[in-house]
Amino acid sequence: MNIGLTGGIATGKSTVSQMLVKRGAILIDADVIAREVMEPGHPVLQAVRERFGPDVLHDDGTLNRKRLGEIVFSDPEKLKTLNGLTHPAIRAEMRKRMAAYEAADPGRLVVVDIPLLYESGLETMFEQVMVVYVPRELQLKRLMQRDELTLEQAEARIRAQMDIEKKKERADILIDNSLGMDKTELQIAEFWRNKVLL
Ligand SMILES: CC(C)(COP(=O)(O)OP(=O)(O)OC[C@H]1O[C@@H](n2cnc3c(N)ncnc32)[C@H](O)[C@@H]1O)[C@@H](O)C(=O)NCCC(=O)NCCS
Ligand SMILES: Nc1ncnc2c1ncn2[C@@H]1O[C@H](COP(=O)(O)OP(=O)(O)OP(=O)(O)O)[C@@H](O)[C@H]1O
Repeated sequence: MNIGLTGGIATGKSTVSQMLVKRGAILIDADVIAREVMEPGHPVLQAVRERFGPDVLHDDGTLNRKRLGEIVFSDPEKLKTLNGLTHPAIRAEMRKRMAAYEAADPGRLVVVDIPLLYESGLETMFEQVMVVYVPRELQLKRLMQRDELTLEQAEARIRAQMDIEKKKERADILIDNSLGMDKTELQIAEFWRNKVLL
């Protein structure tokens, strides 16, 4: 049994995924895999260095995430290039882990957290897609606060993704995370009660 979990940047995917894990789901997080393929020695990091230049690495050979983020989130063409280098490896690893977990314990819910699920057309990989939604203004506020970004930087990151309202329309399961955590917890509890019907 599996679901894809998505939303916009800072709408609360990690918050919701932790609530599901607490109830017994297994989590695969695309952001974590994205970090793994950017570790020194991985061919993806090598390709990123070749394409974007040695300036995107620190002296010790690790990725300078801040610098690369500044480059790609202010230039859609460069972001596309980066996605072309990273996404195939991230997707392959995700598929591998999903298959392994589902084979090991078919009754257990596997949750795959992918910020760019709809942008990458990955809906068909999942039985259902859960969208964690907050209105854009609140998304902007939470993003600026959490990552200490300026208004301009935060808006650029939000613009790099599909409009959250569009994701809301496409959702099979919608979680509104705009109120307190307790209200979100109630929605997750209800989903968990009904999930046998998936
Ligand atoms: C550009 C990088 C180095 C910036 O690192 P930084 O530490 O500032 O951000 P972090 O990785 O924590 O991502 C934070 C959020 O940004 C958004 N985001 C990240 N990459 C992308 C992207 N390619 N397109 C749109 N949004 C993105 C996601 O919502 C993500 O949850 C990093 O995001 C990266 O390596 N991105 C490419 C890999 C990728 O596409 N990851 C997205 C998940 S598959
Ligand atoms: N219901 C809520 N009420 C208030 N703050 C919240 C709520 N849910 C999440 N937050 C806060 O909003 C911020 C974004 O949440 P979270 O990190 O879970 O988002 P995310 O979608 O996983 O982000 P990313 O796309 O960057 O991975 C965090 O600082 C979190 O503590």
